[in-house]
Amino acid sequence: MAKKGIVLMNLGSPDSTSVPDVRRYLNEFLMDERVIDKPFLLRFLLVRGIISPFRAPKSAKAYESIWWKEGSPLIELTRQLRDKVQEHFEGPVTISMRYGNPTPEAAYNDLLQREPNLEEVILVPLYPHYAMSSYETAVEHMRTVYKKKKYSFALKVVAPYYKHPSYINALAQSIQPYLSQDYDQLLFSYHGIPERHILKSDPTKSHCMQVENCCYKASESHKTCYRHQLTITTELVAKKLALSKDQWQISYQSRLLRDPWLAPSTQERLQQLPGEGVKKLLIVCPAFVSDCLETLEEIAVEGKKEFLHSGGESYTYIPCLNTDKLWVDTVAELVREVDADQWTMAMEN
Ligand SMILES: C=CC1=C(C)c2cc3[nH]c(cc4nc(cc5[nH]c(cc1n2)c(C)c5CCC(=O)O)C(CCC(=O)O)=C4C)c(C)c3C=C
Ligand SMILES: [Fe+2]
Ligand SMILES: [Fe+2]
Repeated sequence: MAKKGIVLMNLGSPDSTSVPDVRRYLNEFLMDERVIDKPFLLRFLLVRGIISPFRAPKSAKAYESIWWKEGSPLIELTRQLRDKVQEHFEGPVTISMRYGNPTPEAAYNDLLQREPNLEEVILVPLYPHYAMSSYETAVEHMRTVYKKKKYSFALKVVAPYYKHPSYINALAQSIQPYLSQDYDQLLFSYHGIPERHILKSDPTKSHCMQVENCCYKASESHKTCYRHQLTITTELVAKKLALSKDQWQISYQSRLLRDPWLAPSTQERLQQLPGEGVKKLLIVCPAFVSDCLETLEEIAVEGKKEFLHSGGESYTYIPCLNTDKLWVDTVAELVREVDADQWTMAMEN
């Protein structure tokens, strides 16, 4: 058996809620060409001149409102997940963040320190769906550092698991208890992305958003299509929960800049739903496996205010999978299946 190490990779958070730390984090995040895909100079001027200076103080306040004594909820929940996944393996399990700390280099070093004869590293991106601004940039970042450092171990990557039966089961089971309360609809709110990113990620350049009902027609593009993948996740979960089509819908949260983004927007739907007779709402955010700023502040707090202010009567946020047992078992299963090649993305060394 190869001496194996595991890296769980999440998005990352600022080191603290201070404005300079949040500004540094936003600069690194938004200067990523897979997040703001504008030419370098334009991106630089936009991020350094407009977005970061105005957003950092606002975001710092938002982070302050959700911060834990251990630090960022996203990072602490990723650490807790690491500890639970470690119980399944003899080899070391560690974490890395795409932005901020711990970096990929720190993660590789941690694994090597704990297992100097490391032969294989399995990367688990903590994103069920493929998007160039989440899954792809995380994998490419780990891979760039891997190549630069010329490590002798192999690097294998768990593919997007949006339809993996164990993931679907874990997500459905996490929602199930909430369905016994009185509710009108379940809203699946996914992190939004610009429509342009869907087009860019389509290798055929002729399917996504070009063919009617593209997400439902077989295509090679589905391997890298965020909207297709989240649609499938939602439909599989709804089926597992025996929900009819009028009991759920999809929306997209967390927009930035004015480009056309995937629609409908969560914020707009929260304002409209009460007027359409949906007064009691359940809301879940399956693009995230760990609770974070975008769920704890934007959805659980601000979203609730918006919905109740618009005439809603009850609003229940369903937490992310975090350290749920079925989810921990799923992560362990995804890692084991990498060797069976079922959910592995081929990596050239
Ligand atoms: C599904 C995963 C994510 C995708 C896809 C994604 C795309 C994306 N995000 C921004 C801009 C921001 N996102 C921010 C926070 C944030 N985003 C994700 C995940 C995805 N982003 C997470 C998990 C978090 C929370 C991090 C935390 O510390 O808790 C932020 C920063 C916060 C803020 O200031 O509001 C920004 C900005 C873009 C532009 C984008 C796609 C193009
Ligand atoms: Fe984001
Ligand atoms: Fe598509």
